[in-house]
Amino acid sequence: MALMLKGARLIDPQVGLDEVADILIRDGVIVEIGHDLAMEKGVERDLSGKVVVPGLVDMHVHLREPGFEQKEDIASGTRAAAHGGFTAVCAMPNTSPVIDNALGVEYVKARAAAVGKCRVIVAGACSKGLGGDTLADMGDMRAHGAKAFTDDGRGIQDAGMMRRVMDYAKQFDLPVMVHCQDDGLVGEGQVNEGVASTRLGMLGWPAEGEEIEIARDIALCRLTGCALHVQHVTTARGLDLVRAAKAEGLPVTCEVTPHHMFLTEDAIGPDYPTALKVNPPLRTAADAAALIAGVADGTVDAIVTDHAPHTDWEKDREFELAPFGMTGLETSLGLVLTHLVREGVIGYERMVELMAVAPRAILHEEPVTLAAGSVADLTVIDPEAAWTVEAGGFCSKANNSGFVGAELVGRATDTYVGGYATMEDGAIVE
Ligand SMILES: NC(=O)N[C@@H](CC(=O)O)C(=O)O
Ligand SMILES: [Zn+2]
Ligand SMILES: [Zn+2]
Repeated sequence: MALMLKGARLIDPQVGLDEVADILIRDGVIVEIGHDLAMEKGVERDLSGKVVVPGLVDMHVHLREPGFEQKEDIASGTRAAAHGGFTAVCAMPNTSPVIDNALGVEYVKARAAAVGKCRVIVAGACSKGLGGDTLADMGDMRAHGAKAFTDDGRGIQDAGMMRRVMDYAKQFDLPVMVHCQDDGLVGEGQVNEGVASTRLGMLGWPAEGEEIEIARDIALCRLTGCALHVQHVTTARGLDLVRAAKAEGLPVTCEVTPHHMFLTEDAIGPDYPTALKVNPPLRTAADAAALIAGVADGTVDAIVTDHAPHTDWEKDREFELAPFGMTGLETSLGLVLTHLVREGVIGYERMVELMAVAPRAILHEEPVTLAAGSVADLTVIDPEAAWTVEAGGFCSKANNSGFVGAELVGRATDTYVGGYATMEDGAIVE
């Protein structure tokens, strides 16, 4: 089947492309990019006024299946991903059971193949049951297609254990992705320690609880040579540690989330909004500004959502009892376009690097380029679409977004995975 996408502005820094042109796709592969292309027969779509980029990848997503399908499942989570403009996500292993063996990896792959609306890249756990003490079946999981290892949701407390995880992952040439949290410092911390914890009268989650593990894991990266990816960096000093590690030439990468860039601890008011309870917590305005600066200067490799869906009834509780996490798949691109691209903090090229190129590179996925021969995973963006984030407007099962009510400009309208539309004109293709 042939598909022609006509007249969009095509942007791909990997091939130095930024111009209005047509894309001809056949059998899921881009066969030609050029001007006034014609085809014998097939489907033609007029995309004038739109922007087309290599398909976006969110490398930090909780799809919750198996085990927590009341929050989300692979069908709803991948629909949310497509709706948000993503053609692939990396699924975190903190499900029930934990994805810590080959069977779990195969389960997620099989469900994604059966009901998924985007590609699902599987991350396996580092430790059995996320217990932090016994290695998971890392080699077996790699043999079955796991692309990274992480105990996301928890920090690995023991440095010797972390070293063994990295020694193993290094042998398999896969990255270890770390959720940096020192339990002794963080304990039952609810919000950023400092002004917020004092004002709200809640236990603090100190910046140092994150930074100490970032520093430790960078040291272990130096010791083992294993690729280290620091998940959801939230503090200025944490990002400085990554900056220094990169300057030293260590194989360290990192990610930030829209909520840690565009929300701060100041947003948590006396009504104790549980949607804003996230791990790590929302930090200070200075921290958020440092993350944005890191996005602009290249220190940050990837923007991810850490999409962490929960049910209404789980979140409609006292702040201390509500679970950590907010959704993100359906607001991420709009937030980045509104607050970073339109504001001139970054250009589209950098956005593509952060949301498509780097995530694939870190996970050793084949690059997707706007060039003949590349697989046709594409995201189509309407840069002028003005919209308001509404709780009822999500494909996700969950409503725990911290951005409900936000007025945004720009969103994805269409997504193609292997040349097939997964979303067209804003509606999921069933
Ligand atoms: N980020 C969160 O607040 N929650 C995540 C776990 C995690 O990413 O650490 C979850 O699984 O709910
Ligand atoms: Zn985490
Ligand atoms: Zn997470």
